[in-house]
Amino acid sequence: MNEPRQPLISIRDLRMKFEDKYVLNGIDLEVYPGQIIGYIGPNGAGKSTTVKIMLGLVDGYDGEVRVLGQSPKDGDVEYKRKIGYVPEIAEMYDTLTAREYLTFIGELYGLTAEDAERKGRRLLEQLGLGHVLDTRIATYSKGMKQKVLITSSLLHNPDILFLDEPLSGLDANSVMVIKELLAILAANGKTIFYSSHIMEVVEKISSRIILLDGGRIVADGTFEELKDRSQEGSLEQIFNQLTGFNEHRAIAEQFVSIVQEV
Ligand SMILES: Nc1ncnc2c1ncn2[C@@H]1O[C@H](COP(=O)(O)OP(=O)(O)OP(=O)(O)O)[C@@H](O)[C@H]1O
Repeated sequence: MNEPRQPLISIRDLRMKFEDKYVLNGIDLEVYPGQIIGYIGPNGAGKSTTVKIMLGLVDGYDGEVRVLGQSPKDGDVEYKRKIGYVPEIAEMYDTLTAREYLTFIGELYGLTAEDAERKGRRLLEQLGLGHVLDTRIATYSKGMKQKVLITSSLLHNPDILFLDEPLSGLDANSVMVIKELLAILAANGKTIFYSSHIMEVVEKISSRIILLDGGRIVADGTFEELKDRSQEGSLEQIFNQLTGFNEHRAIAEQFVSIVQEV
């Protein structure tokens, strides 16, 4: 592949342990502008930990991490203004209305209140939420909250977008809009780091798929490359093969038989 020379994200021998147990066991990774990285792996593989380290939300790691040329260890770093983040479980200020919330988040990212309010309103109108701008977020459905979160992560036009299970709760039409907008953002040079368990979506949107297992990268390539290497047809099958999992039927049968014991 003809990559530009400067990676936006560069990780060397990243290790992280919690209570003497290594969760990340030597991650090496370079990410380039315009890539949509599908970051996948079994529960507990260390995906969120990697992302939180890059965002400067988790410290105490060994190895080198650089995002837009800066290290999260350097403290209050400029790169944080150039990244957006949609967390898997968000603490939203849901006593606020969407208009108030987006204005607040926009201001945190350095926009004026007027610009944040106007941009947030116009973006939410695009996602069909114009009629609930002044309703408290606490009353929103899960999908509506998710649209507000996605919008808030993009208000400041970030260069890198980190998304953790961003489509949860969204209806089929909204999923199509978000998938398209991620593709357009990437085509415009934005970099997207996308973590999800929905393999069909990861397979379709990612320009590069990284599979983490046991705190290590066990596969890294385009979907086509992973397919050729593993001789499997779908990303779900590749995932099962590379993580050595073929017991779904046995586990399901065992589970049901326990359920039916009474
Ligand atoms: N603050 C913490 N303290 C102790 N252990 C932690 C902490 N954060 C994460 N872990 C552990 O690190 C491991 C990796 O967690 P992480 O959340 O990164 O996994 P993940 O790949 O994102 O999983 P999932 O797919 O379930 O979201 C898990 O065993 C988790 O229990």
